[in-house]
Amino acid sequence: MDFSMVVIEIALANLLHRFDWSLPSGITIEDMDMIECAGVISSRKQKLELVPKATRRKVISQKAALLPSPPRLPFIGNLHQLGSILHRSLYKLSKQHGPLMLLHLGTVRTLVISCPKIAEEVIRNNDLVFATRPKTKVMGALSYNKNDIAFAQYGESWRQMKKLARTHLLSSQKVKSMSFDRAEEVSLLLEKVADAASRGNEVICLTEILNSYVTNVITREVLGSWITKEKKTFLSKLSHESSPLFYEVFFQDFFPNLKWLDVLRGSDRKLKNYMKNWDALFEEIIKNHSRESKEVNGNNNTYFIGTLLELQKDSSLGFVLTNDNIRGLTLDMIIAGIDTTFATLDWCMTELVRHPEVMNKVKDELKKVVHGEDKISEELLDQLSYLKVFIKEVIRLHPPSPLLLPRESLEECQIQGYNIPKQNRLVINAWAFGRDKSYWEEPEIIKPERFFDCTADYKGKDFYFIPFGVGRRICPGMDFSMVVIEIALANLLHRFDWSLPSGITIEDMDMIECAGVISSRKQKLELVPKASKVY
Ligand code: HEM
Repeated sequence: MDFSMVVIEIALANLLHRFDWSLPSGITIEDMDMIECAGVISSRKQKLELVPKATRRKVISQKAALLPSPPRLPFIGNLHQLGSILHRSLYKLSKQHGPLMLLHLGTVRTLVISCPKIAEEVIRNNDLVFATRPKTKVMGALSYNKNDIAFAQYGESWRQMKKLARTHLLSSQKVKSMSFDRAEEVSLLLEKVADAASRGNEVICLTEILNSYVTNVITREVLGSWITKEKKTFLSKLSHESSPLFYEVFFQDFFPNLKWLDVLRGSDRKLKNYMKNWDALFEEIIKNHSRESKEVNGNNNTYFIGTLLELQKDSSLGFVLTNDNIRGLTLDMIIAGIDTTFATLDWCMTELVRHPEVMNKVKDELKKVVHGEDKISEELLDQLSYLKVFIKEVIRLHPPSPLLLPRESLEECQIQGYNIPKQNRLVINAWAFGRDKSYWEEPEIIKPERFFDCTADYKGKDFYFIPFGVGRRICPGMDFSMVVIEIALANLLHRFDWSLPSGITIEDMDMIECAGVISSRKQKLELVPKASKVY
């Protein structure tokens, strides 16, 4: 009933809004036969022939009505113009409609920014106005009902959680304190590769090995070392499933009247089952953690979950840290941490293989810094300036979260002189910024040296380079992910020479991304490692 009413209402409203209607000349109302067809469905027998004439529309003086926007269809708006790789289709649309563009996604007004200058204006003048996240079905579930950081709406709880994460979980001191765990995981990674290298000319799926390294490091730092291999595999699978989940169409988000279709199509059930898996996992994690704290060393608070459970008992915290806060924060660290960090490492190794001259420069730098050690420690990372600019160059061209995370206006505001109403979504295409010719010379080319000539950093001050976001909502996990990436890359390049399997050339490497909020490379990276001479 509701569905058919919406279909009828939206069609009628638009047909009458856009056109004036009259009968063909010579035909009068009396000529209209009102008899029905025979059959169970009683439609009118005589076909309706009419003459449409475009209605003269009122010129609206407010600039808001003139925001550039691609033509849209009734009911679905611009939804049909979005391809599976969203940042690419938005980039293409922006080339036709401009760097500030309004899309209608069903009933949802969405502003898309594709140039750094406008992003700077928004963040400098209206960061607070756009500090909230939209209340979508998936974000609501993942946030444990607004109890996390990444998906929660702006407010006191979000502020407390973000401050807590910055001070207790992701501070540089905390990141440093976990170097031992990372060193162990890097050793395991190197052993795996060395094993294959010792067999000579063996092709390995580096994508899978990197994925398992990042999953192991992050789950270990977040949950502790008790977590079994099977649990890690399950956790990694759940984490990967979260990215395409954002692309699952929930009618409720775009057509609130059609919420019931989510139940009918099974999307509601799918999301509930997905969250049930996390719930069960968290129950076990918390149980195991308390047991391990008692049994092993009584001091298991280094890991995030331990720190959070300790803070929960701390009366001086100034607020109550609920179980849902702990679940929400832990889930954030896992799903915001694993896929982004893994995607970056995978892109880095891919670009190194595509650019042997860059790979040689990284290796040369390593030779200068390392003196006979067969493993690189974190203390040496500060001396690897070329490796660092290379990673920057890779995240410029392949930002793992190309559209950042969506935001929404808390109140009316103005952007570029246009009036933007409350509850207007905002999407920032950081992927487009990294390709903007006004900021980057030959943007499609990998040239790490460009970062020696400019001071651009990803900490949120340079709007043309914001792979970690900007403003209040900037990623708090930057330092954490960078050290995980740098230490793995430095060691993989120090210990091994890398080549493509025989018969495969650089031209065979497909650089297209997977669909989803995290943009990892779709094709798996298969390489042949060979032990290199250690200097
Ligand atoms: C290469 C790795 C990473 C990249 C490129 C990345 C990128 C991003 C981006 C683009 C955002 C959204 C910012 C915005 O809306 O303006 C974000 C948010 C966030 N990231 Fe990361 N991230 C990475 C690693 C991590 C790690 C390792 C963690 C934690 C362990 C983490 C935790 C978070 C959290 C909690 C938020 C939500 C912040 C908020 O809404 O206030 N990220 N990240």
